[in-house]
This record gives sequence, structure tokens and C-alpha cells, in this order.
Amino acid sequence: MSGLRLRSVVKRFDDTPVVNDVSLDVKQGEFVALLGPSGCGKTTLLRLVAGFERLSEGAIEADGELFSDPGRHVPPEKRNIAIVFQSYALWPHLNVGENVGYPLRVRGVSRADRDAAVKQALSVVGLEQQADRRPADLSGGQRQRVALARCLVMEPRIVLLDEPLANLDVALRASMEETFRQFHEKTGATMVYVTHDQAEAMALADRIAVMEGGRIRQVDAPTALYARPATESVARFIGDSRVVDATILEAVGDDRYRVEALGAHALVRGRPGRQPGPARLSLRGGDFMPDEAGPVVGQVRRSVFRGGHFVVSLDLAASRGGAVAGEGDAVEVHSSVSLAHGERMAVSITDGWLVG
Ligand SMILES: Nc1ncnc2c1ncn2[C@@H]1O[C@H](COP(=O)(O)OP(=O)(O)OP(=O)(O)O)[C@@H](O)[C@H]1O
Repeated sequence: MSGLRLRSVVKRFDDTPVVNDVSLDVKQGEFVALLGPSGCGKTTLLRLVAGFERLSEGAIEADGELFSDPGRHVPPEKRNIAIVFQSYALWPHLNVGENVGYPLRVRGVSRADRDAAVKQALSVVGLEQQADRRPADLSGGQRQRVALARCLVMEPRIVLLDEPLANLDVALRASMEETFRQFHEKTGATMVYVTHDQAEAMALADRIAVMEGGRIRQVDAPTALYARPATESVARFIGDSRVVDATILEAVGDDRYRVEALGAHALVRGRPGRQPGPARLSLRGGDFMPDEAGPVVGQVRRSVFRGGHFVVSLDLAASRGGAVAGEGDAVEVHSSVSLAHGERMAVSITDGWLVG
């Protein structure tokens, strides 16, 4: 198959598996984000694909060519893979044009061809005017663009990006996201993008692979991942869900169920075929509606303005006996008005997703 294929990849350091039985197919031209908390093995997985690490078990193929298995290891320079790091890795003594042309110089490409390729790459990232400047004279975002342009001239079949926006401020990150999107459109390269920032992954990726403890827990399009997290941990990680105990009372359609949760009855979503009985329910702020006659009553801890709405942290301990897991006995509710600490608030549950 063309694209990238990981089959049951395991990487151990001192007998400890850091990447554990990871299988993933990335289609030719697809943009996949590896998303997960610090230490979950994302960077190690990327380094295995690049060829900087040897794998312990499994296999990695690209466009049908075997890159790695326990008996074979194609060196990084033979993989035609480009890597963009958060640290940019530019040569300080070379100007922008020379930095971008460097990989071509190493390959022995003629001066004229190099100049043409560099010009083209710089225009893609909007840096035509900066060709003669040194990296030290550029902003962080501009340096990252230089690194992208350098990657572009190599016409790689696969581009790996390791937290490329981690060093940039919020405003710059948004504009760089757009640059990455254009880069992807123009090159059609297969891209694997490592990040711990779910908003970034959601904005950019065709599909997101959520990693935890060295394993991939779920691979899905951003909207599907958000709407239907496969496990409690994915639910907590994506969109900051609260996961609470619930009882499925009955199915009321293929994927809708009447449940009891937080002492109230509600209609929620779940995978088809679930049977009545105990379950776990993932709830986000938007799944609650302020409702004076609502069955769930709590005490306001605080309300924070989030632009367009307030997020109210509602303590339910007073009204019932501690069924909220994890982050204390509170749920986050969206409200159009601010509420004071200690105020009473009633809500109803308008949606939710049955996990596990
Ligand atoms: N060369 C190594 N030798 C031993 N342990 C390593 C080595 N490289 C990584 N690890 C360990 O593997 C685990 C995963 O590291 P990795 O850098 O892949 O995680 P990550 O998800 O990319 O995290 P971060 O976002 O913090 O970089 C960590 O516990 C790390 O300490």
C-alpha cells in the first residue's frame, strides 16, 4: 500500500515498552496527528518511523517498502522522510536561502536548480523577501517557516512534525496552523504530526491517533473522536469530559438510550446494542442546560467567562453522594449569565456519550 504502515510496533528501552503494539495505517497524502500526554511515546514512535531508533518488534513500511523490522533497518537518509522539529534546527551561519537549499547542496544538485527550488519553497511559506537574512534576525514563526521550506525542497514522500508549534505564542500558532494546512495542500505529502495539544490536532488532522502509555487507544476523524470517544481516558483527554456512573434503563433507538445519571433521567447516545445495566457516561459542559426545573442541582464553585458564554463549575456533592469521578465532585456547565460562588443552580442533561 502507498502511505505509511505500522504493524504491531514495539519499542523497549531496558525491557520497558515505551511503544507497545502500535498498528496504524496512514494513507498516501493523509494528515494524521499523534496526540497524547507527555511521556506517552509519541516522539519515540516518530523517531522509529524516521529511522533514528530501531524497533524491538513489528514492522514499518512506506509505499510498500519495508523500512524496519527486527532484522532490517533502512537508515534515515535512505527513507526520503523530512522532519520538522520544534527547535527548527537551522544553521545559524547560513542565510535563509542557504538553509533551505542545504539539503539539495548535500545531494549535489546544481546551483541553478537549487536556486529555483529554494525560490519556489520560500514563496510557498511566504518568505521570498527574507532569503538573505540570517535565522537570528527572524521571529520564531519565520524560523519555523524556513524549516518547512527546507523540508519542501526535498520533495519528501512523508513529513514528520514533532510539536512544531510548541515554542510559539498563541497568535503565531494560529497563523502557523494555516501555513501547515497550505503546506499539506500544496505538497500532498503524507504527514504525521506529534502534539499534546488537542485543539491543534483537531484543527489540522484528517485523523487523530490518541496515545496513552505507549499504545494507540483510538484513531478517528476529529469530529468522530469528539462525539464518540472509545474509552474513559480518551473521553477525559478529548474535550475535557467528566465521566460519571450511570444506569442504562432502555434503548430508545439504534444509538440512543434512556439512562439514569447524577440522580436524573436523561436521553444520551451510545454504541448500538448496549444492554440495560450499569455503565459510564461521558458529559461535557455543553451536555448540560441551565433549567430552573432541572433535576440536577448543585452549588456554584466559580464561573469563568470564556467568550460568548460562562463556564460554571457546579459542585454536586451537596445534592447527591459523590458519583463524579476524578476531578472532584463537580461538573462544568455552559451558562449565558455569570453566577456567584455558593449560588444554587439547577440543570438538565441534554446529551452525553456512554463509554465503557
Ligand atoms: N533513549 C531512551 N532511553 C530510555 N527511555 C527513553 C528514551 N527515549 C524515551 N524514553 C522514555 O520513553 C517514554 C516516552 O517518551 P517520548 O519522548 O516518546 O514521549 P512523548 O509522548 O513524546 O512525550 P513528550 O511530549 O514529553 O516528548 C518516556 O518515559 C521517556 O522517558
